[in-house]
Amino acid sequence: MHTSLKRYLTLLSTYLKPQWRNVVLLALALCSGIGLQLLNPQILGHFIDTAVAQGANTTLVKFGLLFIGISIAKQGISVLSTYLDTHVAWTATNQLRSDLVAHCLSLDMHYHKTRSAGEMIERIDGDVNALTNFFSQLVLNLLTSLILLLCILILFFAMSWQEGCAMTIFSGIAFLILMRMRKHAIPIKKKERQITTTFYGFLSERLSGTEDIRANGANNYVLHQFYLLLSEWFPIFRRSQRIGASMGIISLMLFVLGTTLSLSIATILWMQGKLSIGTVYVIFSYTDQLSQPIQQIQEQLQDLQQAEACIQRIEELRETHSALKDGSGRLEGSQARSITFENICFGYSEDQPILHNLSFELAPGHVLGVVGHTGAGKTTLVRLLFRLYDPQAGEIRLDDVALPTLQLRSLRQKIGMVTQDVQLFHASVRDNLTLFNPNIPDTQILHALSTIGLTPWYQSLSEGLDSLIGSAGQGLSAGQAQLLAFARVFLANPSIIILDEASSRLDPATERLVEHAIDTLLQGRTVLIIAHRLSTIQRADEILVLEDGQISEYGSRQILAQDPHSRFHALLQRGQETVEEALTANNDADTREEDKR
Ligand SMILES: Nc1ncnc2c1ncn2[C@@H]1O[C@H](COP(=O)(O)OP(=O)(O)OP(=O)(O)O)[C@@H](O)[C@H]1O
Repeated sequence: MHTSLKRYLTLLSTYLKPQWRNVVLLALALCSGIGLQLLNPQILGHFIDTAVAQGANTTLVKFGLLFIGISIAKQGISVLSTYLDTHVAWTATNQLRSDLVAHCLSLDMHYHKTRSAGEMIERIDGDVNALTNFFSQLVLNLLTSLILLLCILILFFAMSWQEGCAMTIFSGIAFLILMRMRKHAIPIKKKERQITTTFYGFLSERLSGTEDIRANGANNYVLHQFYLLLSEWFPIFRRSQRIGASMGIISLMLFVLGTTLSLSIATILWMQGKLSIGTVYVIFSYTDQLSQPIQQIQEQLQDLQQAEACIQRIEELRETHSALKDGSGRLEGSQARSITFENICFGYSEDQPILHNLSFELAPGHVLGVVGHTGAGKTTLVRLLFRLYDPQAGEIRLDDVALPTLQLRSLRQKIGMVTQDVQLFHASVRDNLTLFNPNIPDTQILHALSTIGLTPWYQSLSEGLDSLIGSAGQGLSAGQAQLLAFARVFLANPSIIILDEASSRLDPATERLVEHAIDTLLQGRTVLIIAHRLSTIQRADEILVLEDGQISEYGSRQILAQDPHSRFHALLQRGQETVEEALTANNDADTREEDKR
């Protein structure tokens, strides 16, 4: 079978099968609609013939009532088919959208990092939106338009073979002319879609960066870019509108010509006494109806081409699989666990290694402070522990169980993380804390808030846990956002905690709260702290100094702190507040030493 056809059928059967009853009903509604549409002109034809022949009034009234009844029924069927049409299309596309979102979430970070958010939205929503038409109208409408066209031509032949031949030839020519015109219009429509996508992308990016744009006085630059985009859009829009209008006029003229031809033949046949005046009216009415299936068929054929491109892209996405194979093992209980990194080598691309032969072991319940310059590989190390990537060599184990043997879901549930960049959603405080898990009772949430020291903040909320948090945590200070993230992790009760400490400075009161929250959170858990302040490092049992993806020092904090030859000792001696400043001071001192030598 032709591959595109196979693809269409697979997609249609996957998403239409579950709602086959509605599909059958829709097909029946469309066919009945066609039947009624063709029946009414016949009734009017008989009405005219009876009236001309001065037939009985009761017969005329009967025809009239029948005509009205059919018109009403036709409207009812049209409402029903529109409802079914929309229902079928949205059910199918929503299911496809959910499947794609679930699939994308299962893909590894390599996939996500090489694609922009805009591209993903376009893939999940844009392509699926374009398919809405495919699911409901395209196939059924194409079929019904073909049936309608065929029926009209058969009825023409039934009334007169001359009319039948003329209208069949006219339909063929009209179809070809319309197809050719549409082909001309497609490139400009594509260009228009491209420029609108760029424009809205530009707009959303600038609107989300309003604060930075204003603060840096970049308003004029943004307005200039805005103007440039609009001035690019305008001529394309004008051309597209011009082509659209000319297409409308040409197709109108085409069908006027068709009607003239049809009526001329019918008039000649009437004058020869071969047709009644009623039949001439029926011919006129069918000629008028002819434009509908012809225009629809060529529109649907073009849509099919567009749908083909979308289906191809959707299939491509569905055929992309995560490089991470899920395991089957589960981690039970929330006790602290040991972490082992054994000879880990990793690079985001094979030719650019980031971590080199990293080995260390952290006992259950111990706290490891990881320090290193920006870009040393600290975050990368954490990503490996979460199994967002797999190392190219070596093995990571939790309680001596290798990560790839564990279910990803189970592994990630056991690790809680608080990053510098707290992700808060435009949702209630409750949903932000439970991450939309309705099974967590409010008492547990309130307990978490009180443990983290957020009770006074909670009491200040007018609607308690139902209070809304602005998008991206608007209305909260950096410290409050961090504390909420602590409470979130506390509720999840993980075995391991990763703390990527915020480098920004907090006010002393919030700082005290954060310190208290950290103390509470770390109890009875294995912890990995990416420390930016030397004060935080004082919590660590062990210290790992990372330099260019290699461990330059690893050991007990107390021993390293007392060893005058250790790098950690030197860091502490610098008297700086942050790790970065101390590391830089250390490096500067090393360089001066070397220069002296
Ligand atoms: N997704 C990625 N794709 C490619 N390279 C990356 C990616 N993320 C990080 N890197 C590179 O890996 C190296 C280590 O980055 P990483 O973020 O682990 O450093 P870090 O020590 O956590 O730095 P920071 O303290 O600034 O967060 C850097 O050279 C960085 O450019």
